[in-house]
Amino acid sequence: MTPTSETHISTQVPQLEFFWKTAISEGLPVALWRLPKSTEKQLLIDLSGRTSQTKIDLEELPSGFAMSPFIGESLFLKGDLYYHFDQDNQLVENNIHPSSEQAQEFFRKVQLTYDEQHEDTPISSANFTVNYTKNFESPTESSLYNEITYAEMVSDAIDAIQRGDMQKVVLSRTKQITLPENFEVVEAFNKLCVAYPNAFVSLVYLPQEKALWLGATPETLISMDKEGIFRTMSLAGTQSAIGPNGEKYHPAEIRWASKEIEEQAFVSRYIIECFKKIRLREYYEVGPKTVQAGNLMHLRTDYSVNTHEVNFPQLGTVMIELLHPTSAVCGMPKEPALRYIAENELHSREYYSGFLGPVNIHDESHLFVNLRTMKIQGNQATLFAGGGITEDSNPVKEWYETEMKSQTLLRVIL
Ligand SMILES: C=C(O[C@@H]1C=C(C(=O)O)C=C[C@H]1O)C(=O)O
Repeated sequence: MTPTSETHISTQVPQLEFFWKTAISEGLPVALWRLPKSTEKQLLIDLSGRTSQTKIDLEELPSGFAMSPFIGESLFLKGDLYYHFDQDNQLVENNIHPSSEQAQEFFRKVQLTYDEQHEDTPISSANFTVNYTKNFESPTESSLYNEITYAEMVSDAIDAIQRGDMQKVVLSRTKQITLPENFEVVEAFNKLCVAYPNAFVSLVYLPQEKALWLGATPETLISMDKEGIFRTMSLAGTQSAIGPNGEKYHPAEIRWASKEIEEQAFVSRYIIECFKKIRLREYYEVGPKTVQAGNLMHLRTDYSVNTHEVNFPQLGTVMIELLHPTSAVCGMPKEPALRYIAENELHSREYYSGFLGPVNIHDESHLFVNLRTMKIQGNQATLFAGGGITEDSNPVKEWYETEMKSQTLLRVIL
């Protein structure tokens, strides 16, 4: 299918960035993503101009994109317009309502954007950023955390664990940076797609919040494919994938200490507890094995269920409710860990460690934990990173772990 045959607008095929820029300049909510191990880039636009809050019910919702905070109601971007692009950013498919009037009108606007740029009257990127930069007040604090204050926070958490308040808590921090003048967000997205073929790479624009969220996460919360296979994973434990002299390690070379093995086992146990709550016994479990996520290595166990075999088509929806937030981003047991996070972190997590991803697109839903992520407002970016704290954590090492996690994005996009 080509856009030309569907829309009869032009023989030229505009590229991804023109669709993106047109939607942004119209002030519309947009989600752009690339699934792990795929080359397709998918773009979805909600023409209502607003995102609505809703429960992520895979049985009920139309095609769209879910964006859920760590705590609170999920947002849902309706897939009024949907396009997919190849790895060279060329339009391949325009297939939810390709012939609707709105789709045709939007395509004409994209064409205009494209033509203007190609008539030597380039529309500068500043024009496109105006919608999400205006009315934005720059954050005043330069940095909420440093090595010393974060290490103290971790020490306090270790004390709380030793007192028996909980077994594990995931603490996180922010890192504030000013983006370079020539920073282009779609280019950054494209770079992340190339650098991290196994990650879920996403870029979401929320006009109500005048914010963009850009990320490359290694962690699936739940996925339901068109064959009815449900998947989730237990991901935890972190080490650098790069040696002291810049050499790249192979996953098979990595050795894990008992601290990381235990930390990841908490997450696996948590997932199995969720299965038990719904009396689901027929699940497949593979792992734990070492997996690479860009500059890092993690321990991962994969779980899958054939929902046809167990006659449980709503498993995806039920598991979103049960799993989120998992022990990989919150802690064990969940309630005291949640309380500890609320009382001790100095920032609001917002969408970091929430979940996001496409819902009911081509009969599939893929939701990921929002990690290795940053919020962009104007020329300010806030990176979010955390790590699981157990009795055996080393406070200074935990700080470096959050630095390495921030580098997953920074080393590629800057
Ligand atoms: C919390 C994050 O990552 C999670 C925590 C990990 C850990 O504690 O080792 C590893 C992978 C993720 O499940 C993050 O990236 O911010």
